[in-house]
Amino acid sequence: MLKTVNPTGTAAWKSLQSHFEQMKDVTIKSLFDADKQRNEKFSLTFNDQILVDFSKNRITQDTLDKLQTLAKECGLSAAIKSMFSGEKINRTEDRAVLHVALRNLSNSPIYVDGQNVMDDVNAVLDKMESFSKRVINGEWKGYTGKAITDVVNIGIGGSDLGPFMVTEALRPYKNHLTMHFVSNIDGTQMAETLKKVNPATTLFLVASKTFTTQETMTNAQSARDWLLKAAQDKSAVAKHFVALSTNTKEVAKFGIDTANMFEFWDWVGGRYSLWSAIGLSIVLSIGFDNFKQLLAGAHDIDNHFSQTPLEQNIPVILALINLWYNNFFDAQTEAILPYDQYMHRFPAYFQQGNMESNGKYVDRDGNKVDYSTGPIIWGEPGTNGQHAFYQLIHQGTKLIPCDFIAPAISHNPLGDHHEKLLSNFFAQTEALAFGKTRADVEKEFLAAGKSLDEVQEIVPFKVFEGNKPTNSLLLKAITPYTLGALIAIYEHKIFTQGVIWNIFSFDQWGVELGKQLAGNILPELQTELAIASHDSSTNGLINRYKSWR
Ligand SMILES: O=P(O)(O)OC[C@H]1O[C@H](O)[C@H](O)[C@@H](O)[C@@H]1O
Repeated sequence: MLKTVNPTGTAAWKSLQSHFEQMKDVTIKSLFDADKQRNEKFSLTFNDQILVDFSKNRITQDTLDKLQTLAKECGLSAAIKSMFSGEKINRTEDRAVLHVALRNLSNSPIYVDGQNVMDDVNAVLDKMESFSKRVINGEWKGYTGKAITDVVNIGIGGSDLGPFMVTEALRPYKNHLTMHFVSNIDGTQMAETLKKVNPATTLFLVASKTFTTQETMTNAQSARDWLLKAAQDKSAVAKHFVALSTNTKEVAKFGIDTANMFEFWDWVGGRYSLWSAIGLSIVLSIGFDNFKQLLAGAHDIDNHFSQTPLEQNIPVILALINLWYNNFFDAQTEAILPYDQYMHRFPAYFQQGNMESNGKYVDRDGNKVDYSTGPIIWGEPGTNGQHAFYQLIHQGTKLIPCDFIAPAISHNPLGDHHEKLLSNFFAQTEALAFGKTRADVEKEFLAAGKSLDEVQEIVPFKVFEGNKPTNSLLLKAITPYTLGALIAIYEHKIFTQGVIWNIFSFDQWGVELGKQLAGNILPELQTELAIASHDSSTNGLINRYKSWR
């Protein structure tokens, strides 16, 4: 079981507090000036595929040593063992946390309640492989006898964001099937998707761990009505609907043949489920062999995370560095900035991954914490972000640690686009770290033939303080293998931070209240009566809606 340690009560935390007093005004520039080998000392390479450069941070070796001591005092190594060995570390739901089993390609046994879960994992992988082959090669027919051309994944949260992010990121590997993703309860998304597809050649994947999620069940129902309107025959459902779920009973109740169900288990968290049957849309899009490569990349990171000393451990180091900013510099947010258009949903994916996991103010003893926990995650692909919000990162009043991610090799070597893209990738972290001094600005004006008197007023606006921390993650290329590894790095980073913050990273009680209240309000919207059961704001909004609709 995870031991509970209040991180702020540890000796390491106190030592970090006094260390912070020494570090808070130290500049990244001075750290580089003082040590010509800084880059070698503060970077790690995974499998000759991913370079993680964390040298442009406001840290010294002493900072890392102290952070690693904190991780040790908080029981990180034991917690890693607990997760990997199938202990029920998700205590508030009484569940094991075993996304690592889903990609355990070494097939070593992992037990939950005395049962080796690898048997079930492998059986579902086999089923995904044979089913996807039949759909891709056209053997699987729709109700008119035609092959499938379009796949619509109906799911939300973890049953949407992961598969959507990965199929987009790995588009260069995709086959002829056209993928669609419908998540929102807003009928617009389903209506617009149905305009693009033909009922005779469309396969719907109803992706829901619980199979009770309102959005998904409503969307699935509408899709089924649409199909039946065209097919006029109930037996068409079996040819066009499959379910990805843990809930056999609800799948059967919905009318999907459980032979067409791809199972996963309660020890797979929704936001960690793309490696499970929830990944069927990925398999259909890029083929099973590529999916296996995705699993292989994640599995190799799992081995790295569970076997490498903390000092060389990539997810742990990234976790500790951001914890340093979060808890000592009071940074509120972290930006994830992929310099790769295919990776455009990566920040949104880890918005859920991180914020649903570590956005918690109750510790593992049930007490309210008095320190900051999970950060706000946001980001957009480069260079779009540069022309939108980088102003604030460079010259705003908030400290925003950023992760810059880019592939060395582009899938689309179009002219000099990639050199230009990467020149921005390298330039931004350089600019953020080292800035531009008043002297630099003045020198530029002088070189342009201006007198300093003439430009005095404008100079302060052109100065960049710098000292803005970044990590650079340079991948050789975005492949199924490296993407799998990259996702797993971020997953384990989140886990590491949750252990240190003494919170439960694998439940999500914070999403329940809104659902419950929406359940109360829905019947109120289905009458014409004026509503008076809420506060005056909520009543006012509901009643205005009713008068306008
Ligand atoms: O897969 P489902 O059971 O439909 O759940 C879909 C999503 O909804 C829930 O409210 C949770 O916030 C998410 O963690 C989950 O991924």
